[in-house]
Amino acid sequence: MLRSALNRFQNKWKSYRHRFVPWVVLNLSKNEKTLRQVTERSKDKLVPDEEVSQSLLQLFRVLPRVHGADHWELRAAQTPLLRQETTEEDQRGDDAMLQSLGFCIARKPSTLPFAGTGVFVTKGCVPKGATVAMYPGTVYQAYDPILLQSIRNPFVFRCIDGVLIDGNDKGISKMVFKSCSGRDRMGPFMMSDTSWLTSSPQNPLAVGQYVNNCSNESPANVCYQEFDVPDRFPFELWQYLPNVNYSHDTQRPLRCVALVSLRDITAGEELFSNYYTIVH
Ligand SMILES: C[S@@+](CC[C@H](N)C(=O)[O-])C[C@H]1O[C@@H](n2cnc3c(N)ncnc32)[C@H](O)[C@@H]1O
Repeated sequence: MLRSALNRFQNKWKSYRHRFVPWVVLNLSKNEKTLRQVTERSKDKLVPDEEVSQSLLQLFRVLPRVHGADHWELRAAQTPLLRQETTEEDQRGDDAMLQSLGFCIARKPSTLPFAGTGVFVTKGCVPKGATVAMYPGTVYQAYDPILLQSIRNPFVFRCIDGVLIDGNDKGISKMVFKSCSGRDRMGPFMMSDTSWLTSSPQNPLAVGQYVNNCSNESPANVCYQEFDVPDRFPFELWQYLPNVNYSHDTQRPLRCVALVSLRDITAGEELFSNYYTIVH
């Protein structure tokens, strides 16, 4: 009897894909109602990839153009007086998001006790099935070495197929992202956006790494959806993608992760995801 109970537990455990490693041990009271259930090949995406792609294109086409991410980082590091201008640029990013997607999101202290920063809808309304945010960071294939960067790092996101995305905007993770992004530059063209590492991301969706886990009182209103950037994605808009491959010679398309709304979400609400997914 003990054996069959153990077997049952083992099977259930194997079907969980934890998104963030520390939560496997520390938070076993998952909100079952909003657990995402997928097949290994992730065929049952909440929305088709094409819709995610279209939303990103809609936003990227109206984002204010800047000359390289270095410019953006310089702005973010400026003195408070000069930061006034950055605020105006932030405002333009907000306007672009509101105009193209119909809502704005921003980071603010979470409504949950001891949960640090969270992400909120600050203006407009998010309809069900919309791309609400992106999970930025360095993309590691299952065979890439990530040990050093993952130690005590709560921002390492695990995709369904074992690909990892390090969305930490500090320390060694930040250095790795900047170095990979500089490496993959095509002449004057950036192939990724490093401004998510600052407090004023050029692509305002790139704050998904700050979305907190749901609780029984606050069920998930967004879920993660893997999105591989298609070859036909316009070359000049890659500069807004907040992801870069760790390995220069990765043969697969660039992996991004979108956060997609599970229901309509109104201004003032905090975004919550479920840090677990069941894979059948
Ligand atoms: C991916 S980060 C999310 C951003 C984080 N809130 C921050 O300010 O850095 C994951 C970490 O957020 C915290 N967190 C997420 N959901 C939480 C919750 N429901 N309650 C308490 N802490 C939470 C935990 O410390 C977790 O390791």
